[in-house]
Amino acid sequence: MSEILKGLRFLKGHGTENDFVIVPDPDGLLDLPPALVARLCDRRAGIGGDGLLRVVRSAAHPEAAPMAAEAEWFMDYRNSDGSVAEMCGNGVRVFARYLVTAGLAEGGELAVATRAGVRAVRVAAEGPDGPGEITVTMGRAELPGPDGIVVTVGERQWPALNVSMGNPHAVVFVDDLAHAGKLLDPPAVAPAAAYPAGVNVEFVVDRGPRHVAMRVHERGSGETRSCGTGACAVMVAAARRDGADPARTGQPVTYTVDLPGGRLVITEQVDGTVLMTGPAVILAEGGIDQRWLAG
Ligand SMILES: N[C@@H](CCC[C@H](N)C(=O)O)C(=O)O
Repeated sequence: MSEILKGLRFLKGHGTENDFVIVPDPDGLLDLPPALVARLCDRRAGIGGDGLLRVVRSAAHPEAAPMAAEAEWFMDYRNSDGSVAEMCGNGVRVFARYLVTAGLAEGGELAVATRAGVRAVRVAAEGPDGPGEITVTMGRAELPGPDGIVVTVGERQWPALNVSMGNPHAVVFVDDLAHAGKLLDPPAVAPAAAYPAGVNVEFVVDRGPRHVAMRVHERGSGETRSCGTGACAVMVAAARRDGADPARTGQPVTYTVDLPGGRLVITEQVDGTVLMTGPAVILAEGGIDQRWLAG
């Protein structure tokens, strides 16, 4: 057996071009320190990805063991800089696609444990056009405030809404997505105390009735081509701005959210839970040379 095949096994997947290195580790035996995650996610010297999804049995992971009765599998999500995040919306769809593709779960309804709690996932059956879309119950959005959050890029400033989808978001409505600039650095967000653990920043424009487009700068990963939790945060921010609140009206509200990497459809239900629907693709599988891992 070659040195490469004796090394770490991985797969590559993406959801609306938010891409991930997937590392199956059912028994939780791997040590994945932040520096190794960052090397694996490096687009030139590694496999490349916006983040990494470690696939671990909930019972085998100390953070997930309390969820093991509800969800057999835990999504141990890391950003591309190696930092840990509570939740990843595109990641959970890709994670579910992996479970079904690998025969570790049936299609249809399944549950995935995340650091933000258990998420219910529905994997639609494959149709003539390929694999069906995946819908995730993302939990309730929280709008913890404070008022007066400001996002600055260059000479421009916008008021922002703090939305938590388990992970933190600052949502700003802009006239033109180009006004966010190149987003090579994290936008300045003030007051810093609103986000003690950092923040994902979404820039949003209107495309039509209940239809928006966005760009995102992700905490720990930089600008990405999509962010599922960000799209959910944007949907709720847009709904409140538009005077729509399902808990008040008794009517669910759906927005189409366009991202550079594709389209997500987000619904806020009457009980406040948010549903996210979109594609998920597994495109490659391979092994990593043990000598590279040791380097
Ligand atoms: N791309 C993800 C979000 C990943 C985590 C985020 N960068 C954070 O640190 O909170 C998504 O699709 O939700």
